[in-house]
Amino acid sequence: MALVDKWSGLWSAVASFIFLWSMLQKHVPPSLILRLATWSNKVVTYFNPYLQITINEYGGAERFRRSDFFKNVETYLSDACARRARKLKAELGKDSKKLQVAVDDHEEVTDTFAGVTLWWYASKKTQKSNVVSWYPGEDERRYYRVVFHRSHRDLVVDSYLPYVQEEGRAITVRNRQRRLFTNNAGGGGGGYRSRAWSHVPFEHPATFDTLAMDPVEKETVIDDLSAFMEAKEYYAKVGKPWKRGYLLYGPPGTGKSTMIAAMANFLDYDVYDLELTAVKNNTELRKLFIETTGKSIIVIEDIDCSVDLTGKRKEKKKKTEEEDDDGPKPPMQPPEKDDGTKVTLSGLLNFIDGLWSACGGERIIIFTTNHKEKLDPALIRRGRMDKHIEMSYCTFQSFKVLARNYLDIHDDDHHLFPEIRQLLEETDMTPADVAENLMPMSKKKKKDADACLAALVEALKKAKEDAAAKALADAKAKEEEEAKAKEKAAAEAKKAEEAEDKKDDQEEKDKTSDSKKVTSNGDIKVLVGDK
Ligand SMILES: Nc1ncnc2c1ncn2[C@@H]1O[C@H](COP(=O)(O)OP(=O)(O)OP(=O)(O)O)[C@@H](O)[C@H]1O
Ligand SMILES: [Mg+2]
Repeated sequence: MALVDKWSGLWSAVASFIFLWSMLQKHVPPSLILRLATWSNKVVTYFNPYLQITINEYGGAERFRRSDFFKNVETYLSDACARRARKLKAELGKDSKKLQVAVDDHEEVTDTFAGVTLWWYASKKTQKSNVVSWYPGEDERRYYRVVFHRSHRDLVVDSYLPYVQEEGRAITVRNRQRRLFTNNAGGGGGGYRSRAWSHVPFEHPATFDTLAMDPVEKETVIDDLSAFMEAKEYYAKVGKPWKRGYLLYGPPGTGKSTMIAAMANFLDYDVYDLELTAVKNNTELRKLFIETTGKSIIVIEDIDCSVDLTGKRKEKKKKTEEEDDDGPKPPMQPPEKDDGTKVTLSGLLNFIDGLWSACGGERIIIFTTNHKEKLDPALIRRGRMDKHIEMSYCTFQSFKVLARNYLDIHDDDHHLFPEIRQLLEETDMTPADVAENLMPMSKKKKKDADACLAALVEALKKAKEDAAAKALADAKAKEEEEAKAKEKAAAEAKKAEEAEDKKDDQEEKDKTSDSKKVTSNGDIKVLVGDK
């Protein structure tokens, strides 16, 4: 690096001069030589108008972990300045989708910020350690050094370095491989370094383009998500934690899970799939929430099957004989009491609210259910679940999206479309079932498309017939039930009448027997009234 070389060259020239001079003047005492060297250093520093800041790879609070600042500087320089460097190195990052090209050691790159030029320099120093390392290069500590004019000190410290940090972080997020997390049974408790979540790469292909739903509703969801993403300042201004809750409800196979994947792909967020039945208690739940990171979607699927509305967890384990319906039952728990062994509804509510208040960074939480009506209103009230989205049976609009995805049909004038529209209006079929019928079985697309649509028409007709037959059977069953109920009511009424008659007869008999008293001499005396 030109500047550093220039000043360090000058310093070493002065130092060499003093050294030579002291060698020549052997009688000069060492203390004086040391003092002269210090002075010369001070003189050089005084006249040197440049300052430098070093960012070490290891150090700071966590000595055995690579510094986040170092990683962000590295990423920033790779992205912003590497093109100007002549010596580069390429490596495949651990969680990265693409090759990372970084500035090589001992290479200088320049950067400009607010019209000011800065020089970056990458290098490494070797640790002097008595411990023999097992890993090659482990005793080498790399660092980045930025050199700038001292008049720009405040600009660099207060604005430039925070900017580098932010940019580096943003680039890392853009380049990272997104992940799908699932909670480990037992909260990963136990061994040291055990994690509450384990993860795999998130590679679901669903997008809003491929999601079949009402186009207006879809647009509303996309707008809502975009507004949320850009609303950092707004949330801060109104004093609300930067979070949003969605409730997705509808019958099985209508695309709730697909919608979550589309949302994650749209937002570029990680997904935390929380299996509530594997969580032991409220404390473990809190730990799980705290270990989630920003820019993430936390999903609890089938929320109605996970938490009882009384606040009690549904038992997953098999009931024993004694616990069966006819057998003795365990004493009832007070609904909202946290006895430390269960996740309760109030625990869930508290930790959701607590999480939002405590953790920074945007987060989305999504509940899915097949039965919205079964959920406690407290769980889905606005503020917790801000937006309720119904995923419905396949409409003609949704079908067109599926036809485009599966069969590459982009126009609406296929001769089977009117019939399909009519049938979809008359019968309920989930997008999952429609999609199943649209899977082409060969590569001859055109011919297959016709065959698939014809198969769909048949399936819809069958579904319609089945539904009609079911409705008929239901109606018949209802009629029979009503007739039975009527019969039962009539029989009960008859029974009651007979009982009434019997009672009257008995009363009559009693009256007659009361009015006849046998006298002491054997005569029967008839008594009228009380007298
Ligand atoms: N709206 C949709 N758009 C596109 N594909 C869909 C849609 N709904 C369902 N599918 C297809 O059907 C499959 C099952 O759908 P998905 O798992 O999203 O349903 P779900 O509503 O989550 O069901 P469940 O309530 O049983 O969890 C998906 O893999 C997808 O291929
Ligand atoms: Mg699902």
